[in-house]
Amino acid sequence: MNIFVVNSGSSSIKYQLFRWPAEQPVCSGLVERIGQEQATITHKVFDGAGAEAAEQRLTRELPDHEAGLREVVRLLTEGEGRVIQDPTEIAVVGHRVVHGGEAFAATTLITEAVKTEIHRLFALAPLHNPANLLGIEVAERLFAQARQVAVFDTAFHQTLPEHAFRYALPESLYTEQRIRKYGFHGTSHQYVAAQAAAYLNNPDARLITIHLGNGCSMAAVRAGRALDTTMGFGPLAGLVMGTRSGDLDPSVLLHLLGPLGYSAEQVSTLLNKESGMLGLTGFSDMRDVTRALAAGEARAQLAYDLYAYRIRQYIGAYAAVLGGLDAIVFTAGVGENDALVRRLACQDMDFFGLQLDEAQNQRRAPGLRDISSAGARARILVIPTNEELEIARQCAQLLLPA
Ligand SMILES: Nc1ncnc2c1ncn2[C@@H]1O[C@H](COP(=O)(O)OP(=O)(O)O)[C@@H](O)[C@H]1O
Ligand SMILES: CC(=O)OP(=O)(O)O
Ligand SMILES: [Mg+2]
Repeated sequence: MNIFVVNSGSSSIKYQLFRWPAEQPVCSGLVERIGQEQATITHKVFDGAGAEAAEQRLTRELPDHEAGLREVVRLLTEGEGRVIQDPTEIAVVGHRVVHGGEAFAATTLITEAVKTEIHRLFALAPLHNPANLLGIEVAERLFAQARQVAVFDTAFHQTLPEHAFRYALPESLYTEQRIRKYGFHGTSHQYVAAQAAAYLNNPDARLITIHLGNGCSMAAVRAGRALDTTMGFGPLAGLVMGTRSGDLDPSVLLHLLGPLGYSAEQVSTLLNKESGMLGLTGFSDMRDVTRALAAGEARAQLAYDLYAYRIRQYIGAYAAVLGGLDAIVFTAGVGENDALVRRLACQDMDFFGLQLDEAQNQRRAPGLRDISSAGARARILVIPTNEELEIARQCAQLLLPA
């Protein structure tokens, strides 16, 4: 059976095709800059052992997601990167949906009612849910015979206890408006937490998972269940991100909206798109911040320090939430690749049993890496995330009898 996974973003589409039940990746790709003058597509095909066998890079004019996914279907079915004969060979399409609210604590077959609920949640995840729904609607047309499944970023965090997910606001704002902490990147936290528990050979492990991509979040996980997480009502809270502020005193918003005369939309743009590393340094991509740091720019140093300090604060908080610590796990683009972030985040943490082996930290290797000193009480792990594989697994769990 073929399971096709779609992660549809505001201007990009990530996709991956798996053969099931072998969990074999067949191809993957990324369509970027949809709606701009020239979109780019990177399409990779894997061999039977899962190693990359071929890569195509194309530029195309792709006005919208429909055009983008049509081009992906063409790449799947035609030319040198062809992996299937016909779209009807795809049995299941799994979609990443960022906000599932309280309605979805599990992976769900997509119906009209599910789409209505995803639409209702647009206001809570304006960067993500509209693109996710668009991806679903286009996939329904292009893979008309396939079953469409939604896997929600919020689902894994539905186990948070009420004292962790509630805000200290009047009760009616929760009961009537559903204002609470939801949490995001759940698919990634769940995937790396399971890998870490297997590595530690401890199903009850107390873990802090640290997802550092464009969006960044941490989760406290015990026995495979999320106990707390840094993102909140929307994906703005917590850590410093590429373009998002993370934690902020609400008085700042009041000051922007009042004396400084910002509109609500301007505040949204500021916090979602102009803050974080971009606001601090002028660069949202960590690799650019690294270059600025190497060139001796003081604001790049400050940005690194602030970024790592926020992570350290939450390591402390979550060690308390978990009542101890067996391992912390770094994952996603920055977490997997940026040794300096890991070093700064783990500095002077011996009292938690965290001791980094700097030689291991600098070493590059695929797969899970244990970068802690041999005798340390808690492990420091680097685990590549694979949200697409986790989405495919959850689709299979939902649809295939065990
Ligand atoms: N070698 C690297 N060193 C430092 N940062 C990196 C490296 N490679 C990727 N990144 C960072 O990872 C980020 C993207 O991470 P990723 O997990 O792909 O995010 P997303 O899925 O949110 O797009 C980039 O913005 C970049 O800053
Ligand atoms: C929820 C979220 O922040 O997702 P991303 O990191 O893909 O932007
Ligand atoms: Mg991501």
